Amino acid sequence: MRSSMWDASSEKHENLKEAVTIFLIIMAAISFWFLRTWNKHSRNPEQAPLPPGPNGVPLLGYLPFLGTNLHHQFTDLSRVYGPIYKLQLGTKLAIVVSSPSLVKEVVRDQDTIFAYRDLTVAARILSYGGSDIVFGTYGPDWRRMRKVLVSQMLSKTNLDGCYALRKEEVVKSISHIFSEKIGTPIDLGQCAFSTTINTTMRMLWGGTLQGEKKSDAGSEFRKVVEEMIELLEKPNVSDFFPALARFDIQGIGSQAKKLLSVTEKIFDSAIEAQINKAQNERVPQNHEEKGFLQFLLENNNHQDSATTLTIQQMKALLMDIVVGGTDTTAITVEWVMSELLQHPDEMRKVQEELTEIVGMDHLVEDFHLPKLHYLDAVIKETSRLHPAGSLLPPRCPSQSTTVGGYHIPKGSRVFLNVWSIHRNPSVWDNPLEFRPGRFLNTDPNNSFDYLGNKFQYLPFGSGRRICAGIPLAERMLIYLLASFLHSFEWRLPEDTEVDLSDKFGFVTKKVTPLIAIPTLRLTKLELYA
Ligand code: HEM
Repeated sequence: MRSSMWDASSEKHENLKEAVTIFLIIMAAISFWFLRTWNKHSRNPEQAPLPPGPNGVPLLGYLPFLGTNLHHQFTDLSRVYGPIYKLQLGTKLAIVVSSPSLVKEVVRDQDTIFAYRDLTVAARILSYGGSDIVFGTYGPDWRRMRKVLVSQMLSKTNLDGCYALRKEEVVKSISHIFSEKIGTPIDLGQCAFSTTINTTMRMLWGGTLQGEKKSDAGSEFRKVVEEMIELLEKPNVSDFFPALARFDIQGIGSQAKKLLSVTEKIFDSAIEAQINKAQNERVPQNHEEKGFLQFLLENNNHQDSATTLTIQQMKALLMDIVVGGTDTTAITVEWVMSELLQHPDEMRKVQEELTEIVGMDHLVEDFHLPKLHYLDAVIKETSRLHPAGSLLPPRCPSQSTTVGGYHIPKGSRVFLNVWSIHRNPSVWDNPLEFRPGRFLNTDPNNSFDYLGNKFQYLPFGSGRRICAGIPLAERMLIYLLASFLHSFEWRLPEDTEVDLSDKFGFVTKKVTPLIAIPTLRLTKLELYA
């Protein structure tokens, strides 16, 4: 009885909450509509027109028509409205750009204006209020953090130095597959993700976190990272109607805070452990044992204001490396393996190259990697067809400007549709075919790299906000793939096919996880132990 009364009153409470929410959305939308109409009338007649775009419904704009696979839908819309168009999404004006020449206008010609991000509620919380690199405001703090990451932590010397840590984790994964998974179907994306996150954790904490503590942190982090990425992908009413953000209608803000508190504990205990270690024991001076965190803490002791970070900034930076670097790498590995299983001839060519360069009685080592040209071309071709960031994290102009002759208002959310450019037949020959040969470097002056200088190929973005982790991502991708492909033969389970369909998200994933069966490839069994 008590319970049914409680249920009834809780139901009424829910109904009331829903009614208030709808009322608030309508009020916010009416105010916005009013302001927009007023703005339209007061616009300078000499100002360039806004880009074309589909009509939406009053108040909500195009929101009710948005599907889940935004990169596909945005590509279809560009066939109707052209390479730059607008969409009204609640109170937000979105601009979608999908041609190399217009992308160049954004990320090269007007790079400073577009060097800002448009933060969602979840992103703001998970980035410590935008104190990181990915979501941080373009300015001195962002510049200092990028400098520490790019030119110091990810310098060639540092990356060469911590190769031993990467190797230990990759060899551990190979041994694990050898001892437990031979001949059985495994989820290759999960396998790539575990190896990537364990390797990343190892590089962050160095050789100092041992035994149980280390593996606990790894698996705890894996769960949290997955949940964080899911949250960053969820459409949130508060982002389309910022006036409603304080009500946190879908609870996304509070979930983000909960997840942040879990990572806080992990970071705090790792920082404490490093500081204690530095006080009580010999601190490793060689790169092989030294993790990025120790590097950051030591860096701060040098009192060089050009590279000193606050503890909050350090945590935000660690978060960027864990969240921005692991899923992207693991998913790219999964896509490459999917394409190779779909194209056995290409798989054969990659494995022949591995046999020639590495040989059958060694495991892959760092020094082999620059010689694996065919595998490099396969990774590049896969990143063309399946870029991890299909629309890139949206940019946000700091002032009103003009792109392609159209007015782009300050504060709009600008999507660069890399997925569509990478598949455009007027840009690429037979773009839907998987042809790694197009990336084989025959003319060194005209080859493709990841640096975003050719605007038809942008898997790591371009301009000031280009991926800051490219040196590590490049090494991890080729090392993981070369190791998996050199140590094992891979086949699909009976009566299954590779599904290459994708779904939009913070990172563009496969709809169906890749399941494959490994068998031994090397005859010297001691190599797997
Ligand atoms: C295959 C792996 C990776 C892919 C495909 C990838 C892709 C991207 C893309 C597309 C962007 C947005 C660029 C833009 O807006 O123009 C980005 C940004 C970023 N990535 Fe990566 N990334 C990868 C690995 C990593 C790793 C390993 C790290 C860290 C060690 C990292 C750190 C970052 C950071 C900090 C940013 C923000 C840059 C800024 O806004 O200034 N990424 N990444």
